[in-house]
Amino acid sequence: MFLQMENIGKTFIDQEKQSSFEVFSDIRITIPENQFVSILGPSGCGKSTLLSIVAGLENTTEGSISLQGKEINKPGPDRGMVFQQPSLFPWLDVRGNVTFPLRKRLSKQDADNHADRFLKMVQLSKFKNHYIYELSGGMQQRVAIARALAMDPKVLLMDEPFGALDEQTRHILQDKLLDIWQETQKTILFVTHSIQEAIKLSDRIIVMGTRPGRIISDIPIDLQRPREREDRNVIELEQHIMELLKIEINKVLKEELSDEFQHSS
Ligand SMILES: Nc1ncnc2c1ncn2[C@@H]1O[C@H](COP(=O)(O)OP(=O)(O)OP(=O)(O)O)[C@@H](O)[C@H]1O
Repeated sequence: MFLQMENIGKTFIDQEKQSSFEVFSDIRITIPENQFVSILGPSGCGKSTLLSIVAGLENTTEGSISLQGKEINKPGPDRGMVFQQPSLFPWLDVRGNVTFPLRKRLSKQDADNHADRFLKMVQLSKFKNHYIYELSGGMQQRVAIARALAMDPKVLLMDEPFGALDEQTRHILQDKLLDIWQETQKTILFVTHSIQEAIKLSDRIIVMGTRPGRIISDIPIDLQRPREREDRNVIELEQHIMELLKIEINKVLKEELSDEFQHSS
């Protein structure tokens, strides 16, 4: 299998407090090449941690993870990451941000040409000489996507990439991302809090539960794209996922409220 997570577990250890916290255990996911997979789950279930493990930014404490049979234990150019905050360099212009990671392996001319191809893909050609502060949030996120794509990763890891954007921009970027995905044939692992976003974009939705973090459902989405919110199948799917998540979110709220009660009494 292309991307394989075998019985992954993650426990954070706090040396100072001599305590440990198990985020999740026994996560098994196999993802074929070119699949668009979204991960949904209540806050704290470990979605970002899981993505960081695939990125190689965090290690697993149990199990193993491999891409095309090669074990992942550090970051690599075969995986590109896009975060909620685009984390761009303010002292570089748009093109400079995209070429930055390419500088080591390409001449300036080649890096510029390469960057221009991806800036065209995210429709920012006209802005290549602009500085980051001159761009809207949606445009900045498009720069971050172009930068990740320019590395030609096999897998694109996206952690709530549109979470900080207004709804209109979010819809436009979702459509753009689908176009890019179809054009580049990347495998995408996409973390979101939005059920609608996950349904609109994905081939498959993995729903995680919490305390402890685990997979509670793995749902293939066979509906034709574009998917309209008003479509009966979309509405039914949305309700089904909402029910699954409601149980988990209520569990978290109950625990948090009882903690609060114990601390205040
Ligand atoms: N470096 C760390 N050290 C200790 N605990 C951590 C660390 N990183 C994350 N955690 C804890 O692990 C749990 C999972 O965090 P994570 O950010 O992966 O969840 P999430 O599902 O992405 O949440 P959200 O939807 O709110 O972004 C949380 O309880 C968090 O506090």
